[in-house]
Amino acid sequence: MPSPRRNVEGRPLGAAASSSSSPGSPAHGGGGSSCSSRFEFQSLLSSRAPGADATCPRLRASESPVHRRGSFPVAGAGPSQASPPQLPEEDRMDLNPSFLGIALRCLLAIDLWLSKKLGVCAGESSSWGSMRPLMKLLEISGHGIPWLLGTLYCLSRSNSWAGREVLMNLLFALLLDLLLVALLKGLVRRRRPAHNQMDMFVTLSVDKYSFPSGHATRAALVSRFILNHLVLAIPLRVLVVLWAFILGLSRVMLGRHNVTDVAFGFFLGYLQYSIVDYCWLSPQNAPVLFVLWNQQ
Ligand SMILES: CC(C)=CCC/C(C)=C/COP(=O)(O)O
Repeated sequence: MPSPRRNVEGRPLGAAASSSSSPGSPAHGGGGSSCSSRFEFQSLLSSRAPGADATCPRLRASESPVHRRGSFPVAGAGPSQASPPQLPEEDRMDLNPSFLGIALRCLLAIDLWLSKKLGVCAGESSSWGSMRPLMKLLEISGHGIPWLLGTLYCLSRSNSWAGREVLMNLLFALLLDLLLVALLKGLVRRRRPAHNQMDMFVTLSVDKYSFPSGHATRAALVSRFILNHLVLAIPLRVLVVLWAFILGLSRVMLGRHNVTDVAFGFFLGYLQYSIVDYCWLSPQNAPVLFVLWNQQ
């Protein structure tokens, strides 16, 4: 009597096997819990082929290896005769976790864990709650409004062309920063950490989102700008860098952001300065701006 055809796991194939292949049956991978845990594992770790079904896709009869381009030894091959099973390419892909996916999930898990640990000033009752007023003062020092108003005020008082040129570019940098951060926040829509209290001074509607940190972008942008365009003694230069770093850290300590929001914010702010430097506005390439301002 011919032995029944078997699948890669040595289980019988055909009508009898498929009729018993309800979710949870052995034909689905040795029991419901094994099947569902495998599915959860796969959905966690792998990006599956488009169109794949959400129910133990690799073991469905219509997709079983015997139905694919001769990828599996078939007729009369009992378990004893079968050569070691060769999984078709697609199935191997299915079992193969995406390492980028795993790396990202690990990074996110570490990010959330670390951000929660560092959020020591998130509330008055937090372990460093008494430092909260100081952190909020730092928050104001990196807020968009004082920087915009301060730049406009200095621009109105400046009576040298060189000063006006630098301030005009600082204004351009601050506006570019606001625009890019708002765009990214609106696109990514990452919620602020659960332990954050939304008690910030003047916010835009996108500021309910946390990625990237607007304070971190501004801190990196402004400090790079100052270091490149103001002649400062070394201690003051160190102070500028320290301010940017502490401002970024304070965002996580206040519970406003996760660490990755701030890290990416620093990176973006650094990049924004390069854009501003590249598009540097001067009376030569943007005469209209300078003439208009002079007429004010
Ligand atoms: C209203 C204006 C002109 C700027 C808003 C500045 C602001 C509140 C940014 C949010 O910063 P985080 O993303 O670091 O929380």
